[in-house]
Amino acid sequence: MTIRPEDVPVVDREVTETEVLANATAAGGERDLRITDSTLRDGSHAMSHQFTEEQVRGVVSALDRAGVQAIEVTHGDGLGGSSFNYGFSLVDELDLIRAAVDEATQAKIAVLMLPGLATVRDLKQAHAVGASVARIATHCTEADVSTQHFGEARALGMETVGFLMLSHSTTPDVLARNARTMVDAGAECVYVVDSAGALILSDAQERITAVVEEVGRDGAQVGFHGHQNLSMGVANSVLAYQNGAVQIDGALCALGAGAGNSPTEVLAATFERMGIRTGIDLGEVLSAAEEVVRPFIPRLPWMDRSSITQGYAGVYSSFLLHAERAAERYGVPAHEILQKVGEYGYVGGQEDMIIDIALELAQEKELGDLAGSGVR
Ligand SMILES: CC[C@H](O)CC(=O)C(=O)O
Ligand SMILES: [Mn+2]
Repeated sequence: MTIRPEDVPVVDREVTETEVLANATAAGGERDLRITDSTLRDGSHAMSHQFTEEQVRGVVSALDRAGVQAIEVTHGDGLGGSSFNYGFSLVDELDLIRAAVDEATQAKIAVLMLPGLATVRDLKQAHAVGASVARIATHCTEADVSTQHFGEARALGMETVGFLMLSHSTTPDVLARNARTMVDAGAECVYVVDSAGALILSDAQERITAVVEEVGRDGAQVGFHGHQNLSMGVANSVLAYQNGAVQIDGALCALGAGAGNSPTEVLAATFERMGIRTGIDLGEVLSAAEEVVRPFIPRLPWMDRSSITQGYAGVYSSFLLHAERAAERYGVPAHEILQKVGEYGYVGGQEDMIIDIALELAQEKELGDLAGSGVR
């Protein structure tokens, strides 16, 4: 069955002043909001970076047909992420980006980069094969490391988006200051990124409001990227929009790190129900999720003990599979590792510390077992 926009009853509600402002700044004009799909980037974490070129072509073609206007394709940890520490990609990401560009007829292909992990050279190579949106990510209090990269991306003529990761871990004020740094460096949009899926409603709302107030008056856009660890991705995305965000991320079937991302198809349905235009054909995006992505997912992202712990303890979602592997190897529970990661406050790039924690827990267990057996 194909659901057409005209078949869906629109809920009658008053449009707020913020929404009117947001709509005025939304790129494009015929929609109120741009959804960027990150199945082929954040989903890479959940796929242990094993995307094939055929899968990338299938997903891009389906999203493009559905009217999704920005599609992110990169290793889960961004350009240059394929490595011993983060996990090797099955297929070179430049080949995947090239394939995505080849399939897209209207959608822009976006890439993510973390300065330090990737270099300007990586960005230039991605641009050379057709990527046109540079999403530059830093820890939420360290935006200053991205200034050169925004300049280089603008010089290449790319659209620029800043990504303030682990946004729950700082105050709205500090977040706004870091957004300001990114905009001054050349970011056209700054995202509040709930990497841990730890923001609960008003937490997301306050951060979006602070960033909109800081950078909105310069005409910069604000975005929101949610994770489902506490099941708040979609609700936070709605609140983000209502408070001025005009770019929202999702992933088909929630395919992403931790309990996954806000599902693109649920975002599309929800915003359409609210009468907010995303330019996405609901029937097509539902098919993309159900018929294209679902069949190749080895394990659907889900809110289980480990991923809920990530949301609860404020842990980077992409640590999930690293923690599960360490748990298996050292015989300790993954959720206990993640709880400790939260206590120690590790950030992206500190994946190797997961092993340290697993060893610490294994040692504690061994000492406990010895004490239990009466051996001193
Ligand atoms: C390693 C980058 C990270 O996965 C970016 C992201 O999607 C997030 O912080 O949520
Ligand atoms: Mn993410």
